[in-house]
Amino acid sequence: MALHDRLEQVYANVVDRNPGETEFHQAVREVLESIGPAIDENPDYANQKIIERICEPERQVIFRVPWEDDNGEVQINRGFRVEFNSALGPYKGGLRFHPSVYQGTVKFLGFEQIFKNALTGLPIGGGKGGADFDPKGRSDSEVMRFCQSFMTELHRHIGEYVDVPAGDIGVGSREIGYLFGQYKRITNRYESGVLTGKHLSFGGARVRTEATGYGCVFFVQEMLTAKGRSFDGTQVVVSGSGNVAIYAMEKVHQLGGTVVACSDSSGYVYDEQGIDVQLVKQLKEVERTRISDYVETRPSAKFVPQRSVWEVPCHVALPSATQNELTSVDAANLIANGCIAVGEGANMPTTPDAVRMFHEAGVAFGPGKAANAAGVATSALEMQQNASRDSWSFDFTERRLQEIMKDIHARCHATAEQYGMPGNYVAGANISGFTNVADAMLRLGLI
Ligand SMILES: NC(=O)C1=CN([C@@H]2O[C@H](COP(=O)(O)OP(=O)(O)OC[C@H]3O[C@@H](n4cnc5c(N)ncnc54)[C@H](O)[C@@H]3O)[C@@H](O)[C@H]2O)C=CC1
Ligand SMILES: O=C(O)CCC(=O)C(=O)O
Repeated sequence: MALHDRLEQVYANVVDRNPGETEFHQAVREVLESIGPAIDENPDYANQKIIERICEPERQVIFRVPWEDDNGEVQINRGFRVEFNSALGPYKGGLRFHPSVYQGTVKFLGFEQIFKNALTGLPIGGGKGGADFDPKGRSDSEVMRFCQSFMTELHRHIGEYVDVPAGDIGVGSREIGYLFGQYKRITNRYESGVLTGKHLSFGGARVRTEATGYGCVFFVQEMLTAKGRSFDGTQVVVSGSGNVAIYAMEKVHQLGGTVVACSDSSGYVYDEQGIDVQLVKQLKEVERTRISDYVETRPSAKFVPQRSVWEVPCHVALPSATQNELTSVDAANLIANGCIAVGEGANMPTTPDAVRMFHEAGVAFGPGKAANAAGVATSALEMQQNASRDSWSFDFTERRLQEIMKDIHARCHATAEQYGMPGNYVAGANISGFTNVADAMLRLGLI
């Protein structure tokens, strides 16, 4: 069968076997559309059905999470962990707590994670998990009881050499603390390397909090350098105002750019003088409030409810909130407004149509599995520190992170060129990540 037909058949099977999981289908299609030239080059990938095997998770768990709210009422949520691929190392990937989470969410995120983790060059496999729990408006005690119940089941499936979860949307340092506390209590083991994103006081790594946002900006800096440009004097727009968005904004300002807008699910703030990142940290990390409150402290800024932040003109766009948040309409706006580079801080925030438009318009486009890989890479550095009972300085860790991001950029860039698609970081990232995992799978035999 011709290669194109075979890949179409693989995709049709994935859709058939995973009905309704549209984000997972989208993530698979994007990878299948890129890897043809690599499969052409190595017939063993097809003969050994590596592609079919990569699309099927090694293991998936779905579980009940019962907990009691502050009114004494019993609440029931659904928990998930998908252990997608362990060819390169223990499953590694975050946990998302958001009401929209279902099997298709964790499957798409886990699938992306396989290739992202491979791109880091570090020994980590791919996995992801979460729950349809909404932490918004919940007290600390409720979040703690939820995390304890979630871990009461999850602990059976994870371990330093098995599966190492971390944070994602709705899961930050507070949640990781409660999860680690319950793991330690149930297992009676101080197994630091079982979770990453821990607070510094109990085995966390410096720079993990900042890593994803900083790393995304380092990746875009490399793309700009390749175009003979820099962040100096650029106007930047960031979506979201959570962990990734906050530290992306901080690094842009350190590199001489100005972030003029950021958002949350209620709308966006525009601040001509540059977003006050300390204020966003206070609102989002401490007070856990809405971004609209920003204008109470900065009356010169403007809050625009329920509109897309991508209507704000910028040179660089950093989508850092959630999947499929940047559509073809947004891409048309950004291109018309002179955007030259897009770096995905979030996972799959750009729709396939929008990605195509950026490519056609010559906008440098850094896909999430490359541009936001610094989070998981720094998690792997946290695992290294835990294993050797060590603790590195901020500067040393940030330097390592920057080297990793430069290396990922160089590999994506070179791979795209090698396969005749210069400047196409999507193809570069997919081919490079895929071949790393596929080569390991071939050597491991039929497992
Ligand atoms: N935290 C990490 O280390 C990593 C996170 N990511 C990805 O980055 C993205 C953001 O994650 P975090 O910052 O960790 O989560 P977070 O929970 O700290 O922040 C999420 C932010 O996105 C906003 N948001 C959610 N839906 C939105 C919508 N429809 N429109 C506008 N804003 C919306 C929320 O209001 C919040 O400000 C996700 O796609 C996640 O998978 C990727 C790699 C690592
Ligand atoms: O640090 C980690 O293990 C998780 C990071 C993550 O979930 C991601 O890269 O999307």
